[in-house]
Amino acid sequence: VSTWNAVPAGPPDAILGVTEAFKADKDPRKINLGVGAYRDGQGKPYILPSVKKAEEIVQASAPDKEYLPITGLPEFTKNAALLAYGADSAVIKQGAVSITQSISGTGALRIGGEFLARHYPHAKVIYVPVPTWGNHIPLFRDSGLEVRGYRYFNKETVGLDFEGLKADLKAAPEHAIVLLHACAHNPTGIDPTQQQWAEISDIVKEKKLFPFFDMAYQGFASGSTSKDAFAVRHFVAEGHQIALAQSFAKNMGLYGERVGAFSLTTADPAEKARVDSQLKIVIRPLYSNPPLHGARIANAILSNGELYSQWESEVKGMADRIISMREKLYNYLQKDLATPGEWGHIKSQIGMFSYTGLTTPQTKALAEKAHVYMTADGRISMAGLNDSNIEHFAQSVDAAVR
Ligand SMILES: Cc1[nH+]cc(COP(=O)(O)O)c(/C=N/[C@@H](CC(=O)O)C(=O)O)c1O
Repeated sequence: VSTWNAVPAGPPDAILGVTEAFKADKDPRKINLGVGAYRDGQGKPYILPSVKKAEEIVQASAPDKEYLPITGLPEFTKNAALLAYGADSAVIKQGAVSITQSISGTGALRIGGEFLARHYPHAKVIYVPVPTWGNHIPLFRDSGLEVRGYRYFNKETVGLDFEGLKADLKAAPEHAIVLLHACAHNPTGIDPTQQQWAEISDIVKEKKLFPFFDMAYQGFASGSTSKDAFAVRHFVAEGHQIALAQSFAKNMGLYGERVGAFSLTTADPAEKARVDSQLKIVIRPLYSNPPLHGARIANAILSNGELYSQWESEVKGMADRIISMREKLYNYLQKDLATPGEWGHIKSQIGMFSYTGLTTPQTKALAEKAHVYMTADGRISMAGLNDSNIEHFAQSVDAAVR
């Protein structure tokens, strides 16, 4: 009998499985609103012009193919830390940020999970928002952490359940780890206001919780990299020690190049050096050292003033196109079609996604009847909409909810 005959068929990934179903559909009207990957106004993947320029700069330098250090391209990680924490951040000035390149945001989160499971000096429990990015749960569980939830989404108001969030964080055991989406919450698209972040910071301090930020969309939410980093920078300025996972998949369009970084703020350079050494001990047996190309592209942008500001304007361009799609979809549903229900959240939400409130059966019907694909929780990637498919989408939603 085969060695593997007991292996059961596992379920398709809740997000990446939608793309497979979309690809299998042959209807020309099909629309993929599943995976959070930016598409331009013609529905095509978008390589940022600043990224193309950066790639030319990298190629012109005739780079070698040698191994990177275990923690990756040093100039890249230095510049990634600057982008997240800001040049005037105390931890940057003290040289106390321990940072490593990672296999994009997922890899950063996993290195963080593994590191916390080994070295966090309190109970290995992490609280994630309900709902959160689906992959967070198996990722932290497989790292060896116990995963719990804190209230985040209020179905009635289709908004933030701030009272529930505060109550759950206050009820969490002291020193619990808490995962925070720095901006563009996935899947709800609902972010705390700056005032609410300040209140969350106070509770985290009062309960001695350990904040682990997932910043997968810096610049992509509001169009401003500094605005989107508010929560991270506020917490550090308030004296919290944090863990931070960064992704350059969306804001630089480097999806398949797998560019990210994981960092921990430490007490001082000596402690940073010890933490660096333990990050290397986590990474070496995992994948030894990270890929060259994407980090070189990202660093070519982050280290060149002109290219950096061109990149920032392109990120703003992506954010603005998504915001215009939000306006258009809202107007179709609320005004043209008078679709039953409240649709203001389509406009008030931020970042890649809109949490529509469509039920799982409705999402299934939309896939089967209208060839519109989205995740079963009713999340749509706004980037998948454009002027040539938005009317078909709005009419399909209208039909599905009537
Ligand atoms: C919040 C969040 N964190 C991390 C990631 C990981 O991205 P990476 O490509 O590893 O840098 C993603 C990706 N989210 C989209 C794609 C995916 O599911 O992999 C999504 O939610 O569609 C997130 O939405």
